[in-house]
Amino acid sequence: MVNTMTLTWEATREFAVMAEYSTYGSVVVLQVNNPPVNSFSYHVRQGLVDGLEKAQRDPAIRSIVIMGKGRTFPAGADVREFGTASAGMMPDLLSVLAAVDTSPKPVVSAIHGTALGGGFELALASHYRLAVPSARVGLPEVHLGILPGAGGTQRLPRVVGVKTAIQMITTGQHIKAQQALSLGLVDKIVQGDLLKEAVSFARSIEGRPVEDRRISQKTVPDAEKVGEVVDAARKTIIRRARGAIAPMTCVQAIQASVLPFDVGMQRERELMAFLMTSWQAPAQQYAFFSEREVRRWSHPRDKRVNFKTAKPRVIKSVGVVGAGTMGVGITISLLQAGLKVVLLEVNKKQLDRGITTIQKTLSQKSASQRMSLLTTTMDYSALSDVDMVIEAVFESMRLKKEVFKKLDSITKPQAILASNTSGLDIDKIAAVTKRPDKVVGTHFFAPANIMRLLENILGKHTSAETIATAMQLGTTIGKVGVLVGNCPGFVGNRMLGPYVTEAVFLLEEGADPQDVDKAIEEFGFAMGPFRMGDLSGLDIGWRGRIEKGLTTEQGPPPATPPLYRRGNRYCPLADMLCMQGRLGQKTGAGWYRYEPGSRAALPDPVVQQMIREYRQEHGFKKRTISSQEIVERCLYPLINEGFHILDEGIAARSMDIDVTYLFGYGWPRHTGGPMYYAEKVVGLEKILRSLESYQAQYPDHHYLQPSPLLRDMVAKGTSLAALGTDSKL
Ligand SMILES: CCC/C=C/C(=O)SCCNC(=O)CCNC(=O)[C@H](O)C(C)(C)COP(=O)([O-])OP(=O)([O-])OC[C@H]1O[C@@H](n2cnc3c(N)ncnc32)[C@H](O)[C@@H]1OP(=O)([O-])[O-]
Repeated sequence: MVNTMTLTWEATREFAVMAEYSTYGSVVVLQVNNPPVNSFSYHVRQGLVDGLEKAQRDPAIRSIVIMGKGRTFPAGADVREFGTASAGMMPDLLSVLAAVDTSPKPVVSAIHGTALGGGFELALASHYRLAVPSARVGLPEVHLGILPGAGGTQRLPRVVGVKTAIQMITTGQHIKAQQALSLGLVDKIVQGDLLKEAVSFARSIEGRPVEDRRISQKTVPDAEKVGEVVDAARKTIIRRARGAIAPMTCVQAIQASVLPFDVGMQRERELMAFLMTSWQAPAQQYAFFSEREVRRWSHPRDKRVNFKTAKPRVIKSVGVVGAGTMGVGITISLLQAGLKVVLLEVNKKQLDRGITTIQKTLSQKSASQRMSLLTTTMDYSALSDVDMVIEAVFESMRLKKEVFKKLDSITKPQAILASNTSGLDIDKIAAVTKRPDKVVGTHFFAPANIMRLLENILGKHTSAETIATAMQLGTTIGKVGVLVGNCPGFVGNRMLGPYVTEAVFLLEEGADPQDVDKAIEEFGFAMGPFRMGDLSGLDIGWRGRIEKGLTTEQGPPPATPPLYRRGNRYCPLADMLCMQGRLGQKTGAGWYRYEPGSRAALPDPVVQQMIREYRQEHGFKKRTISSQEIVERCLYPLINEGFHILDEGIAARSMDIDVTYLFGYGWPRHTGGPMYYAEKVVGLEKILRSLESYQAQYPDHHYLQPSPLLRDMVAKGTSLAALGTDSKL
């Protein structure tokens, strides 16, 4: 415990302010006051310990209530403190919780908002727990690459059993008050004023012994089945974790809960230290803060394009053009957020299909209310009064231009016109309108009602107000919005180009699609490039290549060398599949084959034969390619493209790229994102040297040519954070 004699008056006052002490007769209420989420920074911990000691000393006090001021009960440790000197300053969270657990006077935690991580661990160390109906509790530390290290892995199983504890801790799920009550995690749900109710409850239990209320003194209800439960959980958890070490380490700590409490706590401490010092914990914490930091956007193009000064327009109604997969997903997202939507589709059959999907997807409970916000139409004039339109038609510049011309003439002059393009030039689209300042790219990811990323594209003339509106709309509909500049493929798909290209080159050299997918999935992606291609439809890329003149529906353009296009190495294997009608899952065959009604990708001898013949025809000698080479050859060119993107100012910060990949492309979160991984896990110098070495072997693979920015950063020892603007990380 800290020596209070050494404290200055200022510091003492601060402790008191962060854990306010008030008395209500025989009850002391300690209110944590550390906005925004009342996390346990050093001053809060000290304030709580001081408050508890003061309450113990006062004979007039017979019970103690702990609660949060403002919006929530403490939402956990202060993650920004991790790795800093204050994190290690005593009292640590464990001593705060020990003081609560061993208090001879009953301690009641009164929960509102979200009691998470250390916050929920504090509640579990208390003798009683009350919650308002809207409260949620949980131990989400696994998402930060750590475990609930303040006794959570020991106390939770003593209440709910090992099986449920594993489920809750390894998924980090938040559970609602009612479910917490039925699991025995909360003693009572209180309606009305929480402070009043908590004080009255505390009075009602005064004088009762606290010994049998201490969770630490209980035994785990399903202790005799622990081996069985852990074995059953192990397989699923390892598969789901895809390389993240925290989930299985959480299980190991929970397993120790069947031992005496102190022994289990010791095991929890050791495993926590292991995770805290791993490279994955900082990567996941970076991912957590980056997700929030991208809300503070700006762009080097124009200093007015900045979250601090740009004000969004109010959007109450949105038109969506196109009831295909994307248009329908976007409509669902908008309706779920309570916005009015006018969905336009010129094809009646497609419109009916879209309406059915929307009805099916909206949850039963709110479906009719949400559906009442939807108007469907085949007539453009129905869009005359909406505040914004999101066009989601087929990815063709000619078609998009036609649609934008119509929209420009029909919608009110102040309406914002957004294109859900995955890579077309937003300036060319804007140029057909008389309001290029109100044209913006809003690139959603399929399925649009589920995927969290929204890549917002700033065109040459897009105004700060328009971009602020697109970013705000993203927040309203629960997306993680990232602001990027205009270039072919923007950030996400532009970086995907080198990745997919290099993956196909690996087939020429000897790998099978399943070898490449396996290596990438072992790295942590949910799906390798070939399974992903089959899922999204191989025709999307093929149409794009045809539009760019790289291939034709019949094969290479006339007078083109088979393995080169516009002077660059080119592999036509994907085009060859499309020409055979193998477009992926939707046609039952692509890089893999699929049994009717199944999504399981089965290696296909037909594809293997096609690749073998191709190698023979073009004189490629098959060799064995290691998983390491596959990962490096696919991911380093993708990362390299990220450096080009930063160099050109297409992304303002490396974290914008990381967030794009984490939320739109399934990049494994425990590695922090491509740019973080490059710098903090692999090291920029190593990335550069590997690219150089691969480039020496494959001089005509132009994506392997290291970016000048990467070279420069390695030469000067510059860090990625130093390139960013407005970054707190
Ligand atoms: C031995 C130790 C064992 C214990 C370990 C732990 O407890 S580990 C912790 C276990 N707990 C968790 O993992 C809970 C993590 N937090 C959450 O899940 C959510 O923040 C929320 C549900 C509490 C509120 O959601 P919401 O959408 O209403 O709000 P929002 O998400 O936008 O956040 C508002 C602001 O607060 C910031 N901030 C938030 N939490 C922390 C923190 N712990 N720390 C520091 N800062 C934090 C956040 O960055 C943002 O700052 P900005 O950008 O405005 O400068």
